[in-house]
Amino acid sequence: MTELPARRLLLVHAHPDDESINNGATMAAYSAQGAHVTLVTCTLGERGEVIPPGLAHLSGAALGEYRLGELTEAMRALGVDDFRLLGGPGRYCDSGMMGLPDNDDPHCFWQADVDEAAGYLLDVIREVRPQVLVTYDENGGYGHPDHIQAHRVAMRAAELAVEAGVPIEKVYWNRVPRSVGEQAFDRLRDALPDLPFTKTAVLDDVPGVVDDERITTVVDGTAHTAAKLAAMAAHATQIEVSGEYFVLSNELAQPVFTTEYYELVRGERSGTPETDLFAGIGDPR
Ligand SMILES: CC(=O)N[C@H]1[C@@H](O[C@@H]2[C@H](O)[C@H](O)[C@@H](O)[C@H](O)[C@H]2O)O[C@H](CO)[C@@H](O)[C@@H]1O
Ligand SMILES: [Zn+2]
Repeated sequence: MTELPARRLLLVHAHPDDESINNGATMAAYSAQGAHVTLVTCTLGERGEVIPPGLAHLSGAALGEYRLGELTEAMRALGVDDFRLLGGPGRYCDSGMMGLPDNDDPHCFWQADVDEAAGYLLDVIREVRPQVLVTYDENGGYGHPDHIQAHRVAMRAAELAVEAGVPIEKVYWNRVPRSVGEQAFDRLRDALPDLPFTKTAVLDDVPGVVDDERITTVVDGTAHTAAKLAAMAAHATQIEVSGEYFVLSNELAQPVFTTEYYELVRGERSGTPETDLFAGIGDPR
């Protein structure tokens, strides 16, 4: 087996598109620096809405298959070649938005046994031995069942990794500092007349918004803006991009963040703020 690069980052996401929205610039930056970036996606988003009218016929497994193709294209844009589905293709399906009958589908991720799903993730951790793990907060960023479950599975796998002797040194949650979000939405409202969008979301629609004090780490990915925008645009069933703004199928415009923010929740902080997810990690072998 070829030896992996010294620095190894693992990201756990719920659906194809979350990785590009939350961490596209970070993933592109670390890939470009020669770190090994591994993405684990927990479902194929089979219950998503579809934006382009020409693709509106896609649903269920066919939509899932199509979104896997979008994910592949997005990873090409970010320079990431290690991306996997938790438990293998089709193991868990999209659970739908919170409160829908879809949540009761026995095959959906929301119904997964957390320890079993964490075991699948531990298999990846044993193989890759990441020093850094990125996932969502306990609310999944915005309360979607698959996002909440991705958090639970990732955090459980991090616990199991300690017991298995392959501990992950640093665990981060995706965040957006409130002041940065407010300024970005001010710019969006000024730009809206020149965009193909008519309405904006509100800041609290953005996953992971917290008071600035909770931000521990700031990754400046602005050099990778084009890659992040291309990756988001690759998820065309879910995202429409215009300039540095985007809408999901709800047609509510949001800003694209190319400086990406994190809260360190496990491990030693090394800097105020840290500017590198691997800050303070010794010889990474
Ligand atoms: C970004 C994200 O997590 N998207 C999920 C989400 O999709 C949203 C959902 O369809 C909602 O009803 C729309 O208003 C919103 O615009 C969508 O982004 O939930 C989907 C179903 O679980 C999921 O497939 C999609 O990836
Ligand atoms: Zn999602």
